[in-house]
Amino acid sequence: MAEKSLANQRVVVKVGSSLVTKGGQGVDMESIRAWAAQIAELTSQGCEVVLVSSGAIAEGMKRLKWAKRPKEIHELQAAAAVGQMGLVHAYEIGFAEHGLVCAQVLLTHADLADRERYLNARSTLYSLLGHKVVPIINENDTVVTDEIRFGDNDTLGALVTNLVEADTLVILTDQVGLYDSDPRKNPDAKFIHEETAGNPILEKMAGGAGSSVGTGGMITKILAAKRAARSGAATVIASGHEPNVLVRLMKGESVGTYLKAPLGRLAARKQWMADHLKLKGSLLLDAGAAEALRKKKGSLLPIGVTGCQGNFQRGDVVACLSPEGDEVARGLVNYSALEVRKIAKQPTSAIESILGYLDEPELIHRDNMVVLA
Ligand SMILES: Nc1ncnc2c1ncn2[C@@H]1O[C@H](COP(=O)(O)OP(=O)(O)O)[C@@H](O)[C@H]1O
Ligand SMILES: N[C@@H](CCC(=O)OP(=O)(O)O)C(=O)O
Repeated sequence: MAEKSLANQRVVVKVGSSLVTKGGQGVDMESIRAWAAQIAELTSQGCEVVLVSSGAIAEGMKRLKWAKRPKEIHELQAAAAVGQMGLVHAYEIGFAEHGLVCAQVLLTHADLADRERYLNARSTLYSLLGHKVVPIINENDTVVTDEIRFGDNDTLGALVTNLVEADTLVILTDQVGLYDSDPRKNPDAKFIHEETAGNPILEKMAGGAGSSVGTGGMITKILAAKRAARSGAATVIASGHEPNVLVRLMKGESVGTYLKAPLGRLAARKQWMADHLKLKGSLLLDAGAAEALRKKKGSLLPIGVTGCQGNFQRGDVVACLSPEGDEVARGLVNYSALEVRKIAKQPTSAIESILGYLDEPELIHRDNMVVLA
């Protein structure tokens, strides 16, 4: 099943608390070593991997010698701050054994809801991937509360999948995948091999967390798959204990539950832009730039832009108009209208001397653009 293989893909792998900490006993170095080995193999085969890891609270509780999970959010936040140290320490050791450098990235949903911070996070993650660094993401638990309450790292995994436009979200958990009811409660539960992400039937099958350490349960994974599908990504839910699970998925083996995305990436992105984003202005292109965008050649650079209309900010959606006034494309712009007026018609090399800084070399990156013509 070639389309299910992870080969050459950009993949977000999410690992849950009970896996990472052996059900709360503390960081499971053996599993971390195993995932690092598999991720090293994936990257050597051309995959780009982003890891979303839970486990900070569970590890923090162990370090603080707390037997019972506290109810107070600020205590959980304190535990997360302590435990995050243990997590990144373990990942650093595990990845270094395979010659890989990793990076800690702490994000909140609010970071990704703000268009400017969204673009900043995306640029950082792309830079890290470009340097063959494995980003290891967790919630910034010190400053958020709802995520701790709801165990929303599954959602964070999906948001990161949308952010980096990954092909696949792999959610590793303590079950071999999704059953038609919670297998801890129903020994006759039937295994679901494949379904379409977003099918409402899935939400009826999924229950809450099964262990005292995990928080979201299957329902947050099903909703994460639905969200990941919005950018055209498929989701696999599989066991993190399955030997060589990531490498086997890369080779196209059917492991766990496969939730396919109903729309391809480009169609999904077009729909998302059409549904969610309001035009805030327009860039006026010269004939050469309009032609290049129509032929889907690269990003839009300031040299091909003669001016702009509207009062947009970095991260807003703008239309790209040909000299005849036809909308050729639309996308997320990297500079404000004020800045565009200064750098229009200029080569990229001049941006820094004109503005005093360089946010991005292009006005709209190809990945943030939908060509309409
Ligand atoms: N339909 C279902 N299929 C499989 N597992 C389910 C289902 N409904 C609820 N669960 C529970 O979800 C748990 C996994 O979620 P969770 O405990 O939050 O783990 P994680 O820490 O990996 O996010 C399983 O151990 C299982 O008991
Ligand atoms: N940020 C929290 C994650 C909470 C969470 O979503 O946990 P899980 O349901 O195990 O993925 C932590 O690191 O403990």
